Order: sequence, then structure tokens, then C-alpha cells
Amino acid sequence: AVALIASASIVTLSIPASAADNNPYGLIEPGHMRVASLGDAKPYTFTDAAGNFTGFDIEFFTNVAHRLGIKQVDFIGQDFSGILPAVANGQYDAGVAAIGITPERAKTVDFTTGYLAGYLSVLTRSDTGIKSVDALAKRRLGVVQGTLQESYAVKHFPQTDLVRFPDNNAAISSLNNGTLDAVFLDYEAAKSYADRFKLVHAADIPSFDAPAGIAIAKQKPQLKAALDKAIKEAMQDGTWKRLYEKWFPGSPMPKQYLPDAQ
Ligand SMILES: NC(=O)CC[C@H](NC[C@@]1(O)OC[C@@H](O)[C@@H](O)[C@@H]1O)C(=O)O
Repeated sequence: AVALIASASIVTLSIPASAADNNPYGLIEPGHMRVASLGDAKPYTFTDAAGNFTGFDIEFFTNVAHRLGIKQVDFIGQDFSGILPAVANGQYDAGVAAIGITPERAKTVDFTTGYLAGYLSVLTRSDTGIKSVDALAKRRLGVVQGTLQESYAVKHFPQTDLVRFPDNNAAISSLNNGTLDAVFLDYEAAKSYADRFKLVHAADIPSFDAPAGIAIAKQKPQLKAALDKAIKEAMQDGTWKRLYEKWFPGSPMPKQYLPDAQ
């Protein structure tokens, strides 16, 4: 008997696209990024009159995310001290809020390459007479919980009464109503609050050893590599420079993020 040779149809095992295929960056929702940020750190990250997040970090990150093919980027306001733990435990895909890269913080999250290097600034009222950090002894200085300003003040201003706040707005309103003598925050935010409330800039401390980076959860090498590459592309094609000039007009521009430095 002629063995019927079964029509040998080539059966390709249709392996369902594994989760990794359509979600290479391990996002909470493929094609969508959920980002922890701040509403009161103008001009880095803040909410405008319509309640939309905007600012240098917001526009830079959105540009970078689009280079990864991520169309929808949602920013959610969060107290600064809660950002890194929430990113580490997967509540957000990233944290973007002028977050300085430090070894201590890198124990909790991973950071992309840096994208902004500047100063920590002391902001005061014209009536306090505070014109340098030496004048902070015995005075009341506001800091946002969990910031580099907090850890710097603990280490360098031992004679100063430190008062910790959840966010910039609370610290600045305490400065304005007289319960604080000064507030310690980021340079550009200090400038913005100074303009808005006729406050006085008292001192700048370089923080170039802790440039701001994008915080992501650990064990996400593909996301980190893709973000790093996109950040460099955005610097190389002049996007970084355009946004820096838009949001920080007149400020000294770090050289390491310009096209010819990539
Ligand atoms: N949004 C915030 O309140 C962040 C406060 C503070 N930012 C410091 C910093 O990242 O700000 C942007 C640049 O000036 C960096 O050099 C600096 O370390 C921090 O990382 O703790």
C-alpha cells in the first residue's frame, strides 16, 4: 500500500508575541509613559494656568520619549520625597523633576545620563539681611524633604534651624509670611519665585557633580539604553540647546550638553 504521505504542510508554531515583543521597555502600559513630576518647580517642571505640566524637564523628556516611539506621556504631580520610591516600586515608568544623580539615590533607582547641571540657591526676603550662607547661622531655613538641598544643609549649615516641607509652594509661602528667613532650592526655581514674590537671591552653590537625570526602576536595561541614546540625539541635533534657551534665557549654559560635545 502506498503510504499516503500526509501533505506535509509546514506548521509554523505561532508563538503568541510575548509580552516583551510589544513592550520592550517594560512600561506599565505599552506605548504610554506614566511619569512622576512636580507642579511647583517652575521653570523645570510645573503646571500652567490650565493645569498642564510644562517646563524644561517636561518638554525635554517628552521629546526624548517621542524618539522612543512613545506617543502618550502623562505627568503626575508628587511630593519630591515620594518620587524615587514610587518609581522604584513600579508606580511610575520614570521620575522627571531636576533630580540630581547621586550614588545614594542610585541605590534605589537607575538614572539615565545627565541632562542638566546647575546650582542650589538660597532665596530670602529683602528684610532679613541674609547675603551669604555664612549669615544662615541661627536663622530658619526651609528645604524640601528629600532634596540635595536638605542633605547639603544638614552637612554644611549645622547652626541653622532647618525646616522641612513637602514641596516648594509650602516653603515659599512660609518665607513670604515670615515664619522662615530663607529657602534653599534650585537656581532657576529660586529666580522664578524671586521675580514672582519680590524675593532676594542670597547665594549659589554649584551642583555640577550631581547633574539631573531621568530616574527609572532598576533592572530595565533596554529602557535605560534607549533613553540614553535619545537624550544624546536630542543634544546632538540642538533640541537640548533650543529648550535651554527657551526656559532658562540668560543663564550660563553647560557646555557638555551642546551638539559638538556629544
Ligand atoms: N525638583 C527638586 O526639588 C529637585 C531638587 C534638587 N535638584 C538639584 C539638581 O538636580 O537641579 C538641576 C541641576 O542644577 C543639578 O545640577 C542639580 O543637582 C535635587 O535633585 O534634590
